[in-house]
Amino acid sequence: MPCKLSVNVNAIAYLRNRRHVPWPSLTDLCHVALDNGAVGITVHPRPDERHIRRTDVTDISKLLRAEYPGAEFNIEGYPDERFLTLCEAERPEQVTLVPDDPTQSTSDHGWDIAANRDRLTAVIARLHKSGARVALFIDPDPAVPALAKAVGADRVEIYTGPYGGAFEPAARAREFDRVVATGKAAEAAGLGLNAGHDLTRENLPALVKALPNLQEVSIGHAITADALMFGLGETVRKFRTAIGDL
Ligand SMILES: CC(=O)[C@@H](O)[C@H](O)COP(=O)(O)O
Ligand SMILES: NCC(=O)COP(=O)(O)O
Repeated sequence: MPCKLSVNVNAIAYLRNRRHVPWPSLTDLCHVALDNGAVGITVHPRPDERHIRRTDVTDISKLLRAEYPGAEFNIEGYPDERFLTLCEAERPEQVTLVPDDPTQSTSDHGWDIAANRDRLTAVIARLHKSGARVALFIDPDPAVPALAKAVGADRVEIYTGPYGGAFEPAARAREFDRVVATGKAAEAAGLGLNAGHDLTRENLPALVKALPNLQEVSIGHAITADALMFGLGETVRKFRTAIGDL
């Protein structure tokens, strides 16, 4: 199975929220992404609703159910009670749990699973009851997938920020090796594999080649940047080419 692309629309919501107007329309742009072969849509609602609003989650969920029954809705976030009840109401195919503090500007680390073992075990069991597949956002560290398996996760999403942000060749190679070793450890632990954060058309092909078990990448920032140049439809096709899905 080739790796699949989930389009994260956080950055589009940021742009819309600059004004009290409803454009750019998230649902219209979700249509464009899905019509151009994205496997699904990712949102990361944060407590301050700085980009994705709870109403966006409902609107996108309705769109997917009504018009794209095979598509995957992936909701990312910190599992507080509000987040969990939102997921239970919208029933996404996948929930990605991220250890964010509300004051963080963006996600910058994965779970300390040992320190959160009981809580993660309970939250994952609860989300499974609502029918969601659960992925844990983890640091690129090959010791972590076995811990994720032990708390009941179905997949891990490797945090690729350090790889995406490494431009000096030796640093890039070191971060690449950590991601690949972690992806292999996920396979050995019997877990599915996702990756995300600062992935681009430039840094994706090597990763996809080294990790044949990589099932999904969720990408927002670079897709939004490229969409300003090429339009969203063409950009989605370019990213699908970069991951070998087109
Ligand atoms: C979980 C993750 O990797 C993030 O990339 C996140 O979805 C991005 O969040 P922001 O769009 O708020 O920076
Ligand atoms: N899970 C990562 C994600 O959804 C998007 O991250 P980015 O491409 O905006 O850095």
